[in-house]
Amino acid sequence: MDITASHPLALPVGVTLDRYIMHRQTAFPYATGELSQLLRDIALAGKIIHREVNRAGLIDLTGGMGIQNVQGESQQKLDMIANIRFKRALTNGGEACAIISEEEEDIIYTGNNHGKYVVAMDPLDGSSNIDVNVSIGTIFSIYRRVTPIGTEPTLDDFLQGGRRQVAAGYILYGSSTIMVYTTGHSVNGFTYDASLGEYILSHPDIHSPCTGQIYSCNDGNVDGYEDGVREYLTDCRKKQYTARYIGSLVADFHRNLLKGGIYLYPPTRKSPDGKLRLLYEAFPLAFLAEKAGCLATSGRQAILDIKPHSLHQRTPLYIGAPVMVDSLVDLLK
Ligand SMILES: O=P(O)(O)OC[C@H]1O[C@](O)(COP(=O)(O)O)[C@@H](O)[C@@H]1O
Ligand SMILES: [Mg+2]
Ligand SMILES: [Mg+2]
Repeated sequence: MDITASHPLALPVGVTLDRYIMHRQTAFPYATGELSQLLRDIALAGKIIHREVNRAGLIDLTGGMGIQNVQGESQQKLDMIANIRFKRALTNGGEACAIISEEEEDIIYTGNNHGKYVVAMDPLDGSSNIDVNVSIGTIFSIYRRVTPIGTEPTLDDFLQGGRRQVAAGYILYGSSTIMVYTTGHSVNGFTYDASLGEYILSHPDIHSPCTGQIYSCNDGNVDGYEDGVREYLTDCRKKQYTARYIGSLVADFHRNLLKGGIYLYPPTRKSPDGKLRLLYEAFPLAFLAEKAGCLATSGRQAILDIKPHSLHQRTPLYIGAPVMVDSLVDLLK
């Protein structure tokens, strides 16, 4: 049952996330509260990261760890802190039986084998922007496990495919901190009020414009893009669209979601399969995007139709306003 803003069960702007989650649960008579609790655990970890991000410069949390993560990228201190905080919140919460993270090669077992859910996460997205005070985020994706409850979770629990997500979203640590998520119905945004310690419903039932005038890509890679992409970008310039690229996927996605636009991370010479990770960047944002009326594609197929084969596989990503994504896909054909 979809509770859009006009639905009699809809809640007004200003309610807290906790109240909203409880209320939504009543719409599902068979709901037992575990997913609600898991969403609260993620929101809690988000509050802690909000605090760490805000004072990173004061407590020596900027800079690298001098080590590389499984992606071969230098791990930032805040990447590691965020990873630890989310693992701890999900383990203590008890609802997640296993986690995968951008920062760790293998499945993280929480020890809660009675947990019904698994979580895929990018603890801190936009790592290159951490030290320069530019918006960064957290991305999460939740599946109901397919392995029997009580047993040790396996790879199968994570490789179910994007359309099997039961919830997905992100937390954006920007000029304000906002949590945007969906449980497969409407998409809602909750702004964090640190003075109350509460997330407050500020963006109910987000529907993205069907087209826009903003395009987001790393122009420095253009020479390595395939013809169709370069043709599309030339077209955007001819139409005098606005180029906006923060370099944090969550932040670029959030802006385009609200204003209408397209984010492109095509295959490049450096990353022939694209840079972004399917399970904890592309799948969750594609799930959320489709619920808000957007499209997400690899250029060859809808992101949510990609059959995953490994935890950290990458994919090209074109995501945003349907009219803009469709015209790009036409050029890639
Ligand atoms: O510097 P590039 O190549 O443009 O890549 C930027 C992209 O890479 C990312 O930083 C990858 O995510 P992480 O920071 O989580 O590794 C995206 O947030 C961003 O859109
Ligand atoms: Mg990322
Ligand atoms: Mg990251």
